[in-house]
Amino acid sequence: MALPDWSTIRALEAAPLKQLFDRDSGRVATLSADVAGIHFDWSKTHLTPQAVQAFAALAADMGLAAKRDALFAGQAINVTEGRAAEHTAERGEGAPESVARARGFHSRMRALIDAIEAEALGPVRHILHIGIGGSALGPDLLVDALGRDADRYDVAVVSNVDGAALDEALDRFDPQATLIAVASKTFTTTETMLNADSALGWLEAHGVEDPYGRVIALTAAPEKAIEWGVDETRVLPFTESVGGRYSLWSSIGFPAALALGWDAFEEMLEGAAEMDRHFRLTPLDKNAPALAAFADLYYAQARGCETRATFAYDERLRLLPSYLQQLEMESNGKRVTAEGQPVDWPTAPITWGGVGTDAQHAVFQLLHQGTRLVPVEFVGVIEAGDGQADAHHNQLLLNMFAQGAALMAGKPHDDLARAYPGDRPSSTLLLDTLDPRTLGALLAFYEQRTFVNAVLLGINPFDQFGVELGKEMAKAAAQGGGDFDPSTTDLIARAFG
Ligand SMILES: O=P(O)(O)OC[C@H]1O[C@H](O)[C@H](O)[C@@H](O)[C@@H]1O
Repeated sequence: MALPDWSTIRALEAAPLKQLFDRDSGRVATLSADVAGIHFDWSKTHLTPQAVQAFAALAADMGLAAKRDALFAGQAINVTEGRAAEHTAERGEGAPESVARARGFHSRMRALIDAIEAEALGPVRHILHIGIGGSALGPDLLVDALGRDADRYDVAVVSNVDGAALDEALDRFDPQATLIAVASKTFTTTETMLNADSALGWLEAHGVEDPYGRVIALTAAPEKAIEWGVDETRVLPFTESVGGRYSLWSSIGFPAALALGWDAFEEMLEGAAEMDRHFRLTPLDKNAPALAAFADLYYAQARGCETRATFAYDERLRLLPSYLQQLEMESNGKRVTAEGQPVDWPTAPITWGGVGTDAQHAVFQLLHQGTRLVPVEFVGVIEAGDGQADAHHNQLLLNMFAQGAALMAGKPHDDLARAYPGDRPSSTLLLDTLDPRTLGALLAFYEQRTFVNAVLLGINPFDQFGVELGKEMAKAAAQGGGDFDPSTTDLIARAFG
């Protein structure tokens, strides 16, 4: 398989942003795209039409078109695990048999949601969603972003094995009106199973008759859920070829589908499908996931940037940075190619970020004046979602725009401590409104951007072997074994005697 040749990318002319704007009056139009209610603007990055061309050539060398086809066709592109990555089939874009299977699972989920709404499982006001990683971050984001005005159900997502996380949810929930959704692709994850056991114990301790009757399982391992005690009729399966961090479109999205309503869940799938079609059919120089990945790779490979930051200028999207951390770092934080050869180019940068305007008063100092170059991404929404005076949303958006402008413009000063170097890049994603469709499209955009990055980096974004060793060692320690170094042995002894 071809290895990426970065020489053309690294040799690209690195003209300052201001010069790029002066040279080309059409720059904003050239380096922007509008898809599914989202405006993307990369004009304040150092991408140029020449750079885009160079990346398109690299994409051709790395077989992006064929790999994209293979992704949508349900071929086994997760080569290290010998399986497909079929999250797009969940939203109707994939191999016909996979789409049909996903529809079947969705119908099952819908039927159970109808039954819950009809109180067939007894009165339900609280949903305790227990899962971790991909089985928590996506659903948590969806409910937090779109469920603020939804008064159908009160949802808590508990992931951490720290009992304080479970305490917090249980303290405010009524055991007689709580439904527990245990979300785990494998149904073996230690944290999730311990939290699920404790939550069941809580139901029991509060006199709930038939606690297992209040449990729904969301999993790709239905037999394990049944073995654990969930009745088959309340197991909502999804397919093994949907990866954990790509699974919010499957039954893992259950709390969102329940809290927001089925129509909203379907609109979210449709928004994602719209982005998928855009990704599949649009030439690379107008293709949003591809252009975003080109900018990512330019900064990582040609400018030595080790991190990339996303700031959501919308409180409803405050969980977006954590969701992106798993999506991008677990997918592309790899050190070998898909064929297992060591790479000698940097792979995924560190994804970090926060919420605007808060972050301006905390971390933006480094972005404006630090020695490290950090490509920044701003995400904002034109239509306000709050109940306060317009001044709030206006301030929010104007601050976002001002930060992007300031990073680029800089400001000279005789006193260097007060000078801003400028020429610092940012991209902006501006949603018309935040609704299920635009959020679905936004998340699919991030998935596909991660995929393009992976293909051009020559790596497999769909495995995550790197998370296993720590789990194994924790398990060994819990069993009183494990061959630990002196420091770790000392720490274990201090904590457990
Ligand atoms: O859904 P589960 O099987 O419980 O897995 C939950 C999470 O744990 C693993 O360690 C992986 O790092 C994640 O990719 C996964 O989403």
